Amino acid sequence: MSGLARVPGDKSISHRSIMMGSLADGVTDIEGFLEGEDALATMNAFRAMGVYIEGPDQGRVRVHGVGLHGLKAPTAPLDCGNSGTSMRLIAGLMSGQRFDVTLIGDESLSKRPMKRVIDPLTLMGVRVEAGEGSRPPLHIHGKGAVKAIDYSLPMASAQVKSCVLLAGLYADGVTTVTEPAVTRDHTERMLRGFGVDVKTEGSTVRLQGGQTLKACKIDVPSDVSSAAFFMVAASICENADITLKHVGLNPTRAGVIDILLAMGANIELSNHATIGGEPVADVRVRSAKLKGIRIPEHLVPIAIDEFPVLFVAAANAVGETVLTGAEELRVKESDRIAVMANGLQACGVNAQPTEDGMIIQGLGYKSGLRYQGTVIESQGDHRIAMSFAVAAIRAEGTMRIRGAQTVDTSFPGFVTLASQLGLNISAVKGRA
Ligand SMILES: O=C(O)C1=C[C@@H](OP(=O)(O)O)[C@@H](O)[C@H](O)C1
Ligand SMILES: C=C(OP(=O)(O)O)C(=O)O
Repeated sequence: MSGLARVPGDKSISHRSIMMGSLADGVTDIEGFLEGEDALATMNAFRAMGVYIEGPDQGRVRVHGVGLHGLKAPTAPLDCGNSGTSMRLIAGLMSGQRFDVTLIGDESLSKRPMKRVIDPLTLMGVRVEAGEGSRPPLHIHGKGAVKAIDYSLPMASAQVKSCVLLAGLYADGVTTVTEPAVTRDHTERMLRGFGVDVKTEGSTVRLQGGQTLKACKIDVPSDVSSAAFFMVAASICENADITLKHVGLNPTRAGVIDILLAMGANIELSNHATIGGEPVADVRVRSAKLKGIRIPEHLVPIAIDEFPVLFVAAANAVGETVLTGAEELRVKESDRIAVMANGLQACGVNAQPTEDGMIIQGLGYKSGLRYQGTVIESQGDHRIAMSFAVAAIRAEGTMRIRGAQTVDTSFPGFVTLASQLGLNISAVKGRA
C-alpha cells in the first residue's frame, strides 16, 4: 500500500452544513460536501421543506437559506434512510416549526432508539409520537416555539446534544446541555461559524434562543472516520506508506489516532491548518507492529464510529485488547459488538463480546487471520463491510462480504480509492 489520497468529506459536518445553511439568512456555499447516502437524505429532507439547494457537484453545494422560520410543511414523510444523525438532529429542528412532520427511516434506522431525543423534546413542551418501543417513525407536532431547558444527557451522544441545541434555537430563553463525557462538537463550532453565540463551559453548552444564522462559506474536511479504514489498513499491511490529505482532526472526534498511537502505530501529522473552525492535517501512516491495549474509556465517545475497524487492528496486534464503556456500539446501524465479534470469530480470532465492549486476543503481525470461507455478513452496516475489507488484507483466501453496497452510506468511492492505494478489494488474496 502506498500513495496519497483524499477521502471524502466529513459526514457529520456535511449534515450540519445543509441544516444550518437552510436555516440561515442568505446563501451558504459548501465545498467538500460528502455525496454519500446519509448526507443526501438530509439534503432531500430540506428540499422537501422548500429549500432551494444547488448541487452536489463534485462536493460543491449552494444552499439558499430560508431563515429560522422559513421552512414549509413537507407534503410527505421525510425519509432519513439509514441515517441516525438525520433523524435525531432534524427531530430537534422540527420541534420549533409551525407544522407537523413525520420522520421515517430504513429497516436498520427503524430499529434504533429514539427515546433519547423524545425525552428532552417532551421536556421542551413538544409532542412527539413514535412507533413501538420509542422507535421510528417519529411524528413531531411543531408549535412554532419550545421551552428552554437545562438538560443533562444520560449518555454521551453528540446527536442528542445537537438535537436539544437545535431545538433550543426556537426557545424563548437559554437552553443548556451538559454531557457526561466529551462528544464531537461540530454543531457548536458550526453554529458559531453562522454567527450564533454558543458558550461552552466545561461540559456544559449554553445557547440563547431566537438568534439568527448568517450564511457563510463551509469547507468540509475529509472524514476521519473514513480515513480510519486506511489508517488501520496501512498499519497492518507490510511495507505500507500512505498519506491521507486534509483529514478533520477535531480533538472531540479524532480519538482513533490516540488509540492507534497507543497500540504502536506509525502515524505522523503534518500541514496543520484550521478551516471553518475545524482543525485539519495530513496523516502519514506506515506499517507497524501493533500491540494490544486496554482502551481508555474517555476515548470511547470520541472514536465511537471507528471501533469496528479498531477491532480489526486489535485482531492483528500482539497481545490482548480490552474495550469497555462502549455499550453505545450496540445501537448503531447494527449491533457492532455482536456483528464484529461473530465476523472475527469466523476468521479464527478469539474475540469475546461483553455487554459494553470486547476482549480480543490478537494474532500478532506474523500470522494471518484464518478466514474459513464463511461469508461475512455486514448486516446492512457500512462500517462493518469496510472493516472486513480491511481485515481481508491479512486473511488467507478470498474474503466475501455480503451487503457491501452499504459503503455508499458514508464512503462512496471506497473501493476505487482503496485500489489507488494498492488494495485489491474486489479480489483479495492473502496480503495486499
Ligand atoms: O452527531 C453526529 O454526527 C454523530 C454522532 C455519533 O452518534 P451518537 O450521538 O449516537 O453517539 C456517531 O456515531 C454518528 O455517526 C454521527
Ligand atoms: C452511527 C453512524 O451514523 P448514524 O448514527 O448517523 O446513522 C455511523 O456513521 O457510524
